[in-house]
Amino acid sequence: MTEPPQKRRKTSPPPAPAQQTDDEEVQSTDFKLAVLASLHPDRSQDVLLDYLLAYDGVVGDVTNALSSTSTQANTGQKRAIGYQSSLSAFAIGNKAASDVATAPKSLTKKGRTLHLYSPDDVEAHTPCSIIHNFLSPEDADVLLQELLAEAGTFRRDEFQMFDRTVQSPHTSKFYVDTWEEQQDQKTEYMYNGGAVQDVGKTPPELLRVSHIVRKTVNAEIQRRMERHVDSKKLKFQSPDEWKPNVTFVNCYAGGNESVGWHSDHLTYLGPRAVIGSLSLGVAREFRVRKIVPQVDDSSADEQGQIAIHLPHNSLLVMHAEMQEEWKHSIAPAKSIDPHPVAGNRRLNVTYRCYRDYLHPHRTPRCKCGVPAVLRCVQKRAVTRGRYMWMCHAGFSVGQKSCAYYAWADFDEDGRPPWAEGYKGNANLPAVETAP
Ligand SMILES: O=C(O)CCC(=O)C(=O)O
Ligand SMILES: [Fe+2]
Repeated sequence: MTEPPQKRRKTSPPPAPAQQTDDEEVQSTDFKLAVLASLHPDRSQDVLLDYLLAYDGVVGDVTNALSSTSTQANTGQKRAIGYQSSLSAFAIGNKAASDVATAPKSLTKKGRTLHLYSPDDVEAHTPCSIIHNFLSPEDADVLLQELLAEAGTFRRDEFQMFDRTVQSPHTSKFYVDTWEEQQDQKTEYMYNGGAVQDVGKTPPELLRVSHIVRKTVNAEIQRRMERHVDSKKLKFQSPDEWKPNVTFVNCYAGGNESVGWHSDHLTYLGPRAVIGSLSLGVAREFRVRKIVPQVDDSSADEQGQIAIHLPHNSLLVMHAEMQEEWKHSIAPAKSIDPHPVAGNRRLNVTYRCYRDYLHPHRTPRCKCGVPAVLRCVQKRAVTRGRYMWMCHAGFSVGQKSCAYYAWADFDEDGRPPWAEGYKGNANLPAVETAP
């Protein structure tokens, strides 16, 4: 890591009192989710939860709304096996791929996977950028060796899917840079409702490389911003320098290991987060798909999948557009090319920047007394893009949710009211109702 996170201000005011739901909801969110899951087995838990919040917890209204939209198309589950194609196959008529790149919206197709290999195509068609041959070959090998030695101790995460406890289909480990941060992670920070006990101290190469990643990611953020209207950052995106201070390392041992569709948790990263993701060892496909609020015939193609090829020693930057509006996954691979050093394994390092003002001592707590999780409404058109704090327990093993939620207040730079320099709420309600 480049430098320790800033010291937390102990004098900051507590978070504003949060809106709470009534007891009826407290007792029954899990039950309602289970009912909805049985009525709409093709919908993911995230989607059901978004809808449940949007319709004030009224199961009947949710099920009517879900039944009136097409089903399988917007779930990401039970997808038809993707028709595989290269970028040029998406060109219309005799047009070359380079002509089509000026109209990226028309490129994805429902039920197909668009495969991207070149940095220019990734830049044009996804919220990511990629740098091939990021480290020198020697440095990449040294880091790979270091991580392979660590990977033997990696564990599978456990999470709750309704009434089942599911193990993640790959192993991982979490690293911070100092002993103090290790203690803090073990006692204060919550992931899926519990503290992580297996927190490592960042090993030397991983730390050294984070300095290089920091420089590159900041340059990429600036470059990417030039694509925006008036070359401005996004609303809620932090204007501060991106300083990686925590690292998640994933190991995929063989083509069967994967990670399912998800957006990364924003609780400690804040809105419009940027993540640097380094790939080492076996090349795999990183899939992304846009979250389309209401899927109808005219918008169905927008949510087609895109596969970004991630070779050994490539740095993928997930930009500020990514987590709120797209989902990503590592799909199982039918076959892989073994890597001379890693064999059948792919190591992935995500460098992330935790914000001191989102330390769990400072964020709202739910009625269970546990730091709330930060979520962004992704599906419901009328409140899409709005942030809320909610009870962690809906995402945790064997825990009952208290159904707490409160709209999150952030200024235009993504700072909450208790952060230094807060400029006033820019996350204003679109409607005066529940999410
Ligand atoms: O392995 C990868 O490239 C992605 C990992 C990922 O999405 C995550 O750790 O959140
Ligand atoms: Fe992720």
